Amino acid sequence: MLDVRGLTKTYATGVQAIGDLTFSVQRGEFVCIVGPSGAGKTTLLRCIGGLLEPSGGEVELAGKLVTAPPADMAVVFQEYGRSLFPWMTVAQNVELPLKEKGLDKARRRELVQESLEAVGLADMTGAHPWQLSGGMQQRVAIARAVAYEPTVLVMDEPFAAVDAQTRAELEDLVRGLWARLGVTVLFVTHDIDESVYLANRVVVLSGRPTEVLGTVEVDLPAERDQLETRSSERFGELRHRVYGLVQDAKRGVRPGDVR
Ligand SMILES: Nc1ncnc2c1ncn2[C@@H]1O[C@H](COP(=O)(O)OP(=O)(O)OP(=O)(O)O)[C@@H](O)[C@H]1O
Repeated sequence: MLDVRGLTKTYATGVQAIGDLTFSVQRGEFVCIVGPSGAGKTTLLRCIGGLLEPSGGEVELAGKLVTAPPADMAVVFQEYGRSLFPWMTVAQNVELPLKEKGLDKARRRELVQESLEAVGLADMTGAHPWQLSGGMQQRVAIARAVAYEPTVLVMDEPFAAVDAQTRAELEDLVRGLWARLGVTVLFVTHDIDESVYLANRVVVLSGRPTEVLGTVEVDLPAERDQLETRSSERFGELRHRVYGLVQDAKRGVRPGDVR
């Protein structure tokens, strides 16, 4: 579904953010990307989202080269406060990209209703974003992405700014939506536990210039539970492996180095 091949990105300032990055995401997979701060994760997502031109290599989505924001991709950013239009209601915010997509009014209404129900905000359609808590605003951003019916959902640290309880709820919400809709998810996070809890596969990035340092297959049961899953022995083992790789990345270990 998503192929990143030999991607490199050097900014005009001379900072080489992405070294030589290659990985694929299969249709319907839930892949988490973790890596040290400043590794180039946001740069990578901008290249994948067609918002930034790579210096070398390519990104392919469903067999098509990405050169501009792809129509079948939706992105949810960390900063929900800045991603919603304050003068529009919740329903209008969710509806906006559907208008851009050219859907008729009846279908737009249906999708807005369904997606807001799915995130538990069906009774907030007429509210404005500033009347909602941070977690609720992020739910609106998720509803907007889901209503768009993307084939790939890209999320850049979407829960970094919400409290722990809300974060756990949103994690379950996103996993539930993924399971139900069969969408392909690429999710960037700083949080090692979150990456193991959510993903089928965790890709650990090296420090700058970023390359793939290692991949951990998450063979936990599909049905996950905040208490049961996180306290299972296997969760602990997987967490340990991802943690080890992230520590290596921080110490400057490169993909070719022997651990
Ligand atoms: N527009 C830009 N111009 C020049 N350098 C940039 C630009 N954007 C990012 N960088 C640099 O590229 C490197 C990678 O930044 P990026 O934001 O992609 O990392 P990140 O892994 O997302 O970081 P974090 O985990 O802290 O959010 C950093 O050294 C950053 O300073």
